[in-house]
Amino acid sequence: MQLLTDQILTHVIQPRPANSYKGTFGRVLLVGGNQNFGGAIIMATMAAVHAGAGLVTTATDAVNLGSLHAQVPEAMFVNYHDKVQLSNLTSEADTIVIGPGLGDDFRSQEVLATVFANTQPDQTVVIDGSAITMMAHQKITQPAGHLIYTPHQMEWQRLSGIEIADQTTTNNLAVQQQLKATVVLKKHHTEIYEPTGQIYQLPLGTPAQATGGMGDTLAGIIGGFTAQFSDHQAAVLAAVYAHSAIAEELAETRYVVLPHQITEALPAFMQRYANQ
Ligand SMILES: NC(=O)C1=CN([C@@H]2O[C@H](COP(=O)(O)OP(=O)(O)OC[C@H]3O[C@@H](n4cnc5c(N)ncnc54)[C@H](O)[C@@H]3O)[C@@H](O)[C@H]2O)[C@@H](O)CC1
Ligand SMILES: Nc1ncnc2c1ncn2[C@@H]1O[C@H](COP(=O)(O)OP(=O)(O)O)[C@@H](O)[C@H]1O
Ligand SMILES: [Mg+2]
Repeated sequence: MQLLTDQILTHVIQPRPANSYKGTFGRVLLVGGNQNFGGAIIMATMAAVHAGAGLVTTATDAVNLGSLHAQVPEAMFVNYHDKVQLSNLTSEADTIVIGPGLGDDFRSQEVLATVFANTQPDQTVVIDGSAITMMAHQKITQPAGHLIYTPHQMEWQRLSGIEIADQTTTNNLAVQQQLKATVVLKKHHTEIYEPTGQIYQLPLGTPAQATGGMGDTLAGIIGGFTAQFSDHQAAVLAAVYAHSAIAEELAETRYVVLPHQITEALPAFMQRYANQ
C-alpha cells in the first residue's frame, strides 16, 4: 500500500494550454437527485464545475431545476425521466457520474438502467451512492466503461458482501479485482484500489468532513478531474487528495467543513499546484 502525497497534484494539474476552449476540458454528465435528495446532485454538479470540467450537464428530477440553476447556472439540465435525451447525453459524455441522491425506488432503477445501457467502453463512469446500493440489491450487471466505484464502508459491504469489520486490504482487493474497476473506499484515511492491483491510501482527512454531501462533492470532483486530465487513474487519486487536503486547511479554523466550502476553495487550490 502506497501513501499518497501532494506530488499527485503537481503531476496531474497542469497550466491550461492557451489554445483551448470549453471542449478541451471534457463533458461531464451527472445523474442523480430524486425528489428528496436534490441537494446531493447539486453539490456534485457544483464540484464538477469548480474542478474545471468544460461542459457539465445534470440529469435529475424536474423538481430540482430551479435550485440547480440558482446554485450553479453553468450547468445544463435534463429531466432524467426523458429516456431519449438521457440515452443521447450518456453516449456523448467523457465522464458520467451516477448515484448522488438518485434514490433506489423503481423510477431510480429505470434511470440507472437507461444510463447503464448507453455507456461506451472508452468512457469513465463514476458509480456512487444510491447507484452502488441498487447494483448490490438488484444484482445489476456492470456497464461498459472505465468504472470507478466510490462507496462508503456500508455501500462497499452491500456491493462486495464483506462486512465492515472484515474490510481488510486482502479481502477488499480480492473482490475489487473481480470487478475489474477502481474502488475508492471512503472512510477516515480512504483507500484506493486500482485495476492493476496497486493500492493507495490517503493520509489526510478530518472528522470535520463528517457531514452529508461530502461524498457527493468528491464524486463531482472525480468527474471534473477525469474529464479534463488525460491520465485518468492519476486524476482519481488527485481528486481524492485535493478534496481532503482542502478540508484539512479549512478545518484549521472551522469545527465543521461544509461540502460547498471545499468546492469554492477548489479553483484557487488547483492554481497553487498548476505551475509547480
Ligand atoms: N443533501 C442531500 O440530498 C444528501 C443526499 N444523500 C444521498 O442519500 C442517498 C443515501 O446515502 P446515505 O449514505 O445517506 O445512506 P445509506 O443508507 O446508503 O448509508 C448510510 C448507512 O450506512 C451506515 N454506515 C456505516 N459506515 C458508514 C460510513 N463509513 N459512511 C457512511 N455511512 C456508513 C450508516 O450508519 C447508515 O446506516 C445517496 O444517494 C446519497 O447521495 C446523502 O449524500 C446526504 C445528503
Ligand atoms: N472522520 C472522517 N475522517 C476523514 N474523512 C471523512 C470522515 N468522515 C467522512 N469523511 C469523508 O467524507 C466523505 C463521506 O462520503 P459519503 O458517506 O458518501 O457522504 P455523502 O453521501 O453524504 O455525500 C468521504 O470522502 C469520507 O472519506
Ligand atoms: Mg455518499
